[in-house]
Amino acid sequence: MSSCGCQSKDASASTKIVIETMNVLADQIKETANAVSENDISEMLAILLAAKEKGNAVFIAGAGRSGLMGRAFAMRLMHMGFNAYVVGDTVTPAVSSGDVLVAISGSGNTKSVVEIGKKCKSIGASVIAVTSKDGSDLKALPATNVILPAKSKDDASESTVSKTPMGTSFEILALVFLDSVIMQLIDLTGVTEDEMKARHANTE
Ligand SMILES: O=C([C@H](O)CO)[C@H](O)[C@H](O)COP(=O)(O)O
Repeated sequence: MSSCGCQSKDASASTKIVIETMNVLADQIKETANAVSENDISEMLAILLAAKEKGNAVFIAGAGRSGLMGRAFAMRLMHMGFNAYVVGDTVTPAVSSGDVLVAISGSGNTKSVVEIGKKCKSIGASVIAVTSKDGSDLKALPATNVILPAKSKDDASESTVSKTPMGTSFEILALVFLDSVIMQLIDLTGVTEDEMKARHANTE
């Protein structure tokens, strides 16, 4: 132990562990990618494409790190010309019937996200739930469910610290999955990178 109470490891061992961990994460992404249902993905793509065509809004909800991954997705949707909003932002408008909610929650049981899902459903919006849990509250909503079978914060163990604490595995997978959806939407709509770049904030 060092004076800070941390376990000391030599610099080169630590460096190797960081590289190994990146490989562990890359392997997890590959394994999960092959386990995601093609039907669910195809339904999600169809709902999003229909929203763009009809000019319906796409709202993104998620708490904490799952919400951050959702923000990255919302930004790319906006670059593509979708009316995309993040639930809870000051300038986010009202949800209307026909709009779409993409709810992201690894545990599927985060109360705020489940309540937003219920509210959007009661308004007549379509709900797409991106979660890791097959029997969660979010999954119980009448929604299109995309299950990313990865460790979420509810799978955290009291006795062990895994390489991916709490919901890290799910959150990274959610980002890779959502960016992969964007890449396919780009392909299907033919939007160009120049068009996307023109919509990017010019006040940064
Ligand atoms: O921020 C998070 C936490 O650090 C777990 O890794 C989660 O993303 C947040 O708590 C929301 O959880 P889920 O709804 O289960 O994704």
